[in-house]
This record gives sequence, structure tokens and C-alpha cells, in this order.
Amino acid sequence: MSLPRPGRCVVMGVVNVTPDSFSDGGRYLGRPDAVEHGVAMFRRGADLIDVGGESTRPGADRVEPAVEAARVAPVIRELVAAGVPVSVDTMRAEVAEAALEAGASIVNDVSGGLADPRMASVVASAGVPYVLMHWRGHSRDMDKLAVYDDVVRDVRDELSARVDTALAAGVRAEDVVLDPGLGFAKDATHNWQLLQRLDELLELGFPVLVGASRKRFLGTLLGGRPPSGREDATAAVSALAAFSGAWGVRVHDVGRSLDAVAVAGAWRAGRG
Ligand SMILES: Nc1nc2ncc(COP(=O)(O)O)nc2c(=O)[nH]1
Repeated sequence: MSLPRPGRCVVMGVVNVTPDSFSDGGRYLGRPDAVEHGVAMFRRGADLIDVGGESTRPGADRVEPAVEAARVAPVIRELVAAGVPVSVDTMRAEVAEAALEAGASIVNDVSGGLADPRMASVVASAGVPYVLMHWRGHSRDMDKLAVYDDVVRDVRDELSARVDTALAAGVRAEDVVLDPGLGFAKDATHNWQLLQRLDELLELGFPVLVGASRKRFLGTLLGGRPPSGREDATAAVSALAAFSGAWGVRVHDVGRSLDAVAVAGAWRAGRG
């Protein structure tokens, strides 16, 4: 499968099959709930659904690979059977293999290949698109790793190295998507600088995915708003990311962001 390119910014809906994700932990741990939610987002207009089985929120404990695979593979299989394009959100090669076997058509690796040296070759063998997110370490250590000279230049340079590794393993350049990894070893100011200078990431020549949905830096901006109160800010980021040329946005509320990226596209084109 090649990357979805619908002629507008792609909207990727999130299904976290986890008990403890920061903004929707536990709501979709059950397979029927997860499948129902994924199908509903696809029917609302999401271009693809990102299915994850391990929470990556700061401080989260890791789950065993077998547990993670058991969470995502059945959900992916049912979504694909329902005609829904699926990406798997994992940093483990064995989970990616199980997800690909279940019908996933994109691998979304928050570690950018750092967590599992086998991942790039698994993706290369499958010949599927590969999201390389900027990451510096597991949730337990992330806050200590948020140290940069110039966060945009450093993220850009570190992602470039991740791309080189992926290409050397046989991943095709046209299959690479980059992601600044908002909130992963970044403080709020780092996140805003990465968004402000998104063009410098785009200059690397790869599609860029932006994942700001409901994240803490939005809540902080809004005076401590909880995740449920960050949807309008998320949609604003989606509009601005689309306007700035992002390939896609990864969101929980697909309806709002579909509207947001439609507005951005019309504004950019000067027509509706
Ligand atoms: N590519 C990509 N994947 C991700 N997976 C999980 C989370 C954490 O957010 P969640 O707990 O709401 O899924 N954020 C990202 C992200 O920003 N980019």
C-alpha cells in the first residue's frame, strides 16, 4: 500500500487498545469497542485508523510484546475486514509483524526505529509506509531527555539519521513519513517551536505527520484544560498544520479535524 494522498491533509483517527493511554485510556480496551470506534471514525471520513496497544504516555509501564500484539492484531483484522485502512502504532518488530499479518498497511513507530533494530527490515520486507517519529527514550525517562541546543535543528538532524538507517535497511524513500514527536522528550516550548518551524522539517523532503491531539501542551496553553477540553485547540493545530503543508494529522476527534483541514485547504486554494 502506498501512502494515502487524498488531495488534502490526511486525517488519521486514533484507537488506543490500552487501559492507560493519557486521553482515552480504557475506553477501547475491549475489541468490540475498539472496532466499533475505528469503523465509526472511518465512516465519519478518517483516511486511516491508527491502532496502538501500548500506552506511550510519560511514565507509562511497558507491556509484554505478546500482550501488545494480542491487543492490536484482532482489532486490526476486524477493521481491515470492514474495509478500514489501518496503521499499527508500535515500536516492536514482532508486534508490527503480527499487525501486518492481520492486514495493517502502515507501520507507525514512535521510536523511529531506535527501540527495535529489526523494525526497519520488517517494514522493508513488507514494502509498506513507515512513520518515523522523533523519540529519545521510553516513557519513564522522557522528561530527562528533553534537552536541546536548538530543538528544531536537533530533531531534524536526529530524524535524518533515522531515515538513513531505514533506507539502509531497504525501506523505500517514498514510504518514509516523518513526525516531530510532540510531547516525546519535549516540553511545551519545544512543541510550539517544532510547530512554528514545521517548514524546516518539511525541507527534508518527506511527508510530515503531526500528532498534537489532546496533548498536555495544549492544556497548559489553555490554563490547565483537561484532555476532554482540548479538542478545539487540536482542531486549530490541524488547520494550521494542513495550511503549513503537513501530510497528515493524528487525532482522536476526526470530525473536528476533517472540518479544520477542509477550511485550511479552501483558504490555501482560494476556493471551496
Ligand atoms: N506518529 C505518532 N504516533 C503517536 N502515538 C502515540 C502518541 C501519544 O498520544 P496518544 O496516547 O493520544 O495516542 N502520539 C503520537 C504522535 O504524536 N505521533
